[in-house]
Amino acid sequence: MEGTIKCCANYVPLTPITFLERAAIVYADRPSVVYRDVMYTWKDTHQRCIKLASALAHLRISRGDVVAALAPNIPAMYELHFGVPMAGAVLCTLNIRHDSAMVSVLLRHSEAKIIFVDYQFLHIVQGALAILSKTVAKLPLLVVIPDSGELVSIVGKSLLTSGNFEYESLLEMGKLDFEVRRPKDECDPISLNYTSGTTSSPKGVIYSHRGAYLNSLSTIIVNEMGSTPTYLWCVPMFHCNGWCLAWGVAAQGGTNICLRSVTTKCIFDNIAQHKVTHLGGAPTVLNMIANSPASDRRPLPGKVAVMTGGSPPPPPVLYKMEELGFTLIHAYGLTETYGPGTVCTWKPEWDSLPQDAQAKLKSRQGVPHLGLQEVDIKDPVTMASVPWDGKTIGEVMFRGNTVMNGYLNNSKATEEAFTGGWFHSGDLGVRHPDGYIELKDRSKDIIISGGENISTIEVESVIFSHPSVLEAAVVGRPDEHWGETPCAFVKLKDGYNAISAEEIIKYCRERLPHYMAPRTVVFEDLPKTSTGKIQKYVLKENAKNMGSISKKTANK
Ligand SMILES: Nc1ncnc2c1ncn2[C@@H]1O[C@H](COP(=O)(O)OP(=O)(O)OP(=O)(O)O)[C@@H](O)[C@H]1O
Repeated sequence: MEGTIKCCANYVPLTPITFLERAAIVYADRPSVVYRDVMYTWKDTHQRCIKLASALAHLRISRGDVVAALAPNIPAMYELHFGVPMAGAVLCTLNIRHDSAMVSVLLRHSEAKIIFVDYQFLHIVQGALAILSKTVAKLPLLVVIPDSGELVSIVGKSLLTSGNFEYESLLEMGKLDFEVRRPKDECDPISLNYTSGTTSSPKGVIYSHRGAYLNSLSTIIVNEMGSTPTYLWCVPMFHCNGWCLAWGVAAQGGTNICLRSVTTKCIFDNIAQHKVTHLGGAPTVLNMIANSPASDRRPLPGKVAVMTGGSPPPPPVLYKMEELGFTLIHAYGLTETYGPGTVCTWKPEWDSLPQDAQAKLKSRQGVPHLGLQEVDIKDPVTMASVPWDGKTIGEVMFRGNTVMNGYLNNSKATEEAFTGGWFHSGDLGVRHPDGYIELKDRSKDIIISGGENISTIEVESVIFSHPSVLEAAVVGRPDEHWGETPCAFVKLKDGYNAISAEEIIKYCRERLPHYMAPRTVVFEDLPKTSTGKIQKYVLKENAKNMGSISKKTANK
């Protein structure tokens, strides 16, 4: 159309850096970050991040360089989310449950120039650097983050005199007049997030400034965050940049309550002490809260919105959380979609339904949030959309502005993931007549028994509804006759040890078609990833080692 121009007056690359700059003006004296007896204001946080960016530039960090971090949810981890991009660099947050071998692999793959490490994880990074030194000529520089001023007594003088740094001293080197290196193009990378490694080795997912900006704003809306929320950090910031809220809380001038580790006592104590309005957590965290001892609990000071996602939330857990007074928001996504990509948008007319029906509706994965263009359930071969009948299973696919740039140094995997112009999630689901999607399984986890597909999520949610069950996971056990049969791994609540496998099987057969009910039930602790996902590949291996059931018993 004649008269349209694109120039810097009407087109500026989107970046979450803007959120911090605005917060420093609008919310200058309000608390930004609180951790134990440390409290910063938004003015402080802005200045500290500028100094961090300046110090990184002084250390010759250039645009596009990767800066890694291995730390729990502490103030420095929050500051790195802004300081690193303000230096034009790319933040790569690593999972604190990784061992030295995995950290060395990820440091090599990401080619990180610096690694910031919390003092508690220093031995992991030192081990990783020792491994790396065998194959890499130039090791990343080490910046140690202490929890108190007494760093030297913790890490020893020699470490700090050998070219490494301590976080606060590094900040002191920074200059407040540093010119922030904003992205030249909004698609420039802002962060590098490795996937959880639930189904395969972690892949390096590249986020852009634009995607991070859009997903942060969408996540604020999804969380129903008004101005100046108080956010309790239970979601690891290393996981999808805390579902993009590491940036998002700044946009609303909120207060970040940092936690080194998550226990139910500290969740309830912090909610009461800081009048927390929002928090997030994987279903495992919700399950911990729902089953917490009465001695840990404190009355909620007001409305507390909890966003959950990361794995399927069983309806009984959602139900219990709401009974405790929390307001639940269910989101779904992958590392590749900046964390939350869809949300089970709640409709007021559902408020009058019975509680268990509400929990069932809420356990659906829902519809795209406002930053994402589309989510669909498709046949991965023909790419045709499945009918909206709540029954036909297809693969969940995404497209839009909050889908990753690609996988680092893995163009083959990127091309495969984007086949046909959609991002293929590897998750299987159905679309209900109202347009909401519901996950049935990961394609690698679905059980095929006698030619019938069995959704492990459906079976798990029935087992979960048994009053004695604390956690449950269902996998396929190889079977000579049926191909596979469902095998449940169950952790019972304290005091319910008398429950037998037969009782769980009978309970499922009364509520599910018989072919879906588990044929085997094993009682044990369930192995989990650091993001709270059950490591089904470990359970599958256990089930495989049990051998076929059909040899041993008569067929159904
Ligand atoms: N609300 C949800 N309901 C059900 N499943 C969910 C939900 N949110 C996330 N998930 C599961 O988590 C997956 C995304 O997890 P993430 O990106 O952290 O890494 P991962 O897929 O577990 O690891 P890897 O790709 O390395 O195996 C989704 O594909 C889906 O299977």
